[in-house]
Amino acid sequence: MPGLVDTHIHASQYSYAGTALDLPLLQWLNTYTFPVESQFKDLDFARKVYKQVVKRTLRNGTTTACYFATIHTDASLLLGEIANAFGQRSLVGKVCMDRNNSVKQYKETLQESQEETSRYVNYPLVKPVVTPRFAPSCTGALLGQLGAIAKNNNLHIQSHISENPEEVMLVKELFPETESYSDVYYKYNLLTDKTIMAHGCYLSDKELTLFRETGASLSHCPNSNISLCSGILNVRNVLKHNVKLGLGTDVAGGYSASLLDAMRRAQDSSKVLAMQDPDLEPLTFEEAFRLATLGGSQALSLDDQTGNFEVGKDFDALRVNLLVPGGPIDLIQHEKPKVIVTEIKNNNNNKIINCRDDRNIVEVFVAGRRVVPFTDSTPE
Ligand SMILES: Nc1nc2[nH]cnc2c(=O)[nH]1
Ligand SMILES: [Zn+2]
Repeated sequence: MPGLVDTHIHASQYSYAGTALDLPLLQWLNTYTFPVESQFKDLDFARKVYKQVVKRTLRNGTTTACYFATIHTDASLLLGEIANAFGQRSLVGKVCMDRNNSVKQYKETLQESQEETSRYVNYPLVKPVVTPRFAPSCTGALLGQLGAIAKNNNLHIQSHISENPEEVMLVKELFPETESYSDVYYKYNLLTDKTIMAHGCYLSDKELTLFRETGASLSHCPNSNISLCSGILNVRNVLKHNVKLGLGTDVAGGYSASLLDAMRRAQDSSKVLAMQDPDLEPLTFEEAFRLATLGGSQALSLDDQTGNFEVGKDFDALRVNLLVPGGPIDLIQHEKPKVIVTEIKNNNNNKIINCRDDRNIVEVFVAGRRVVPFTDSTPE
């Protein structure tokens, strides 16, 4: 089957994934996230965590990952180097933030943020992404400069938007002259056809229309949205507005680094909304599968290279063995399946989403190179 695309993951938060989910977003950032991220000044610590997250996501079939690092440029460059060495297709973002009232040492000046963002490297599979953390962490001046850097260098852009009600209110207070949260990013040239924004749970129809018109996309991160009690994205409405959409794990707001988990949570979340509104059609497993593959590649504007097995694209693929010895699946009264799954079409294939885990992913290929299982030539 095609490789999986994680459109939103914080590599720097991997060390505490699975813990610290007892506070809502803004308090969670101040209490857990900023203190941990500030430790990435230490390159030895950064190397340890970044190697682990690249290996763990690859083993889970993530052939493309769109990463947030931290404000530290050297550590962010190291993440790019590690992803490149392990052969994972990725976008790597040095986080930019010149506002932080709670953990005062974890921020930059406007000038530092601008200069450091220009220190990026391009590998064939690893690209830079301009990364304002989110509007509350950035002054308007910084957002404007980052919009200009992205425009002048034709770079990808990533950030967060409308994840939690308190955050939306804070943005209104901080940017009173703007019409909406989306309008803040739009005004600073940060909504482009190479932009991906995480969450968007509280976007209005008008804002979704702005996304469609600018070509900006959304990353749906259902595990995080539930774990931090942020909200539930109405995926059906996003699709109805023809906004490009992918799935994200949003580690460590989301506790799982697996896109299989994201597919399941996307369906669960959609079913919860459908229970409350009988007119709403829940997401099918075919749709969840598509969001985790082709949808993600479109959302990252990488669908000319990856996302499915169309002729001309790179070979990003997983070899899945449903019956791997010691694995999690029992197939009863079925022939041993031997298929190339380009899209999910029948209920037997749905076991691939609902019952599988990384034990079933026996080989992973990125751009034709086998990257899992790890070999002697894989970096330590
Ligand atoms: N989930 C999540 N939302 C954010 N909004 C701003 N920063 C973050 C972050 O690190 N995680
Ligand atoms: Zn995030």
